[in-house]
Amino acid sequence: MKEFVEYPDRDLMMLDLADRLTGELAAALRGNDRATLCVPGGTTPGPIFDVLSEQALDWDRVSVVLNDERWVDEDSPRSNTALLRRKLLVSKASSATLIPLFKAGMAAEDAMAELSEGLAPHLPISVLLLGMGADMHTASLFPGADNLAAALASDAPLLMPMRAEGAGEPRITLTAPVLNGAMSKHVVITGAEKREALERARHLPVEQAPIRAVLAGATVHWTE
Ligand SMILES: O=C1O[C@H](COP(=O)(O)O)[C@@H](O)[C@H](O)[C@H]1O
Repeated sequence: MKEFVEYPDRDLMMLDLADRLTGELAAALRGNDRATLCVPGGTTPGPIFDVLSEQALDWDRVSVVLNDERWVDEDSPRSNTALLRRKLLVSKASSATLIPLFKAGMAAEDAMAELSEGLAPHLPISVLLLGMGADMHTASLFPGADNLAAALASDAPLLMPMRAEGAGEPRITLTAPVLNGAMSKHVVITGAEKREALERARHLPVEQAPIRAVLAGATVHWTE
C-alpha cells in the first residue's frame, strides 16, 4: 500500500476523496483527449458520487466504468449501474460516457465478448476508486469465487464472469491486471470491521483475501 489516510469523519473523507479524484481526472485530461474513471458500487461510494457529480470538469471527455456489476436488471436495488445513473451521472457529470458492464436478457458468460469490446478503447484506467467488503473482496474478486484464479492471473482477459457463495447473484468484474493498470489507485473503506479485515488481509494469501491483489501502490482512505 502507498499510503493509509485516516479521516475524523465520513463527511470529511467523502469531500477530500472527491476532491482528489477530481484533481487527478483534471490532470489526466490535461495530457490526453479523454480520461477513464473506474468506480465501485455497493453502499459506500454514494456520498462521494454526490460530491463528484457537482465538480467542474470536462465531463464530456470522461468515460465512467464500474469496477464490477451484479448481474441484475437496472430496476433492481442491487444494480450498481442504477446507482451510477442516480448518483454520479447527474448534474455536471451527466455528460460523462457510461461504459456498460451489463446486457439485459443475456447470461453474463455470453455477454463477455461484447462488453470487453466496449471497454477496451477506454483503457487504461486513469483514476481508480475501489471499495472492499468485510470478507476482503474488492470489485467482484471474491474469496472462493469460481473464476478467481483466472481473474488474478497476469494474462487475464479484461473482464471475467464470477460466481461466489458470498456474492448473492452472478457477477462480472474487471480483472486484476486491468485494475492494476490504473494510473492512480484508491481504496475507500469505512468502519472498524473493514479496517481489521484489511489488516488481516495483509497476512493472508490472495486467494483468501483478494483485496491484496490491488493494494500495491494504492492509497487507502478510512474513517469510522
Ligand atoms: O458487492 C460489492 O461490494 C463491494 C463493497 O461494497 P460495500 O457495500 O461494502 O461498500 C463494492 O466495492 C463492489 O463494487 C460491489 O459490487
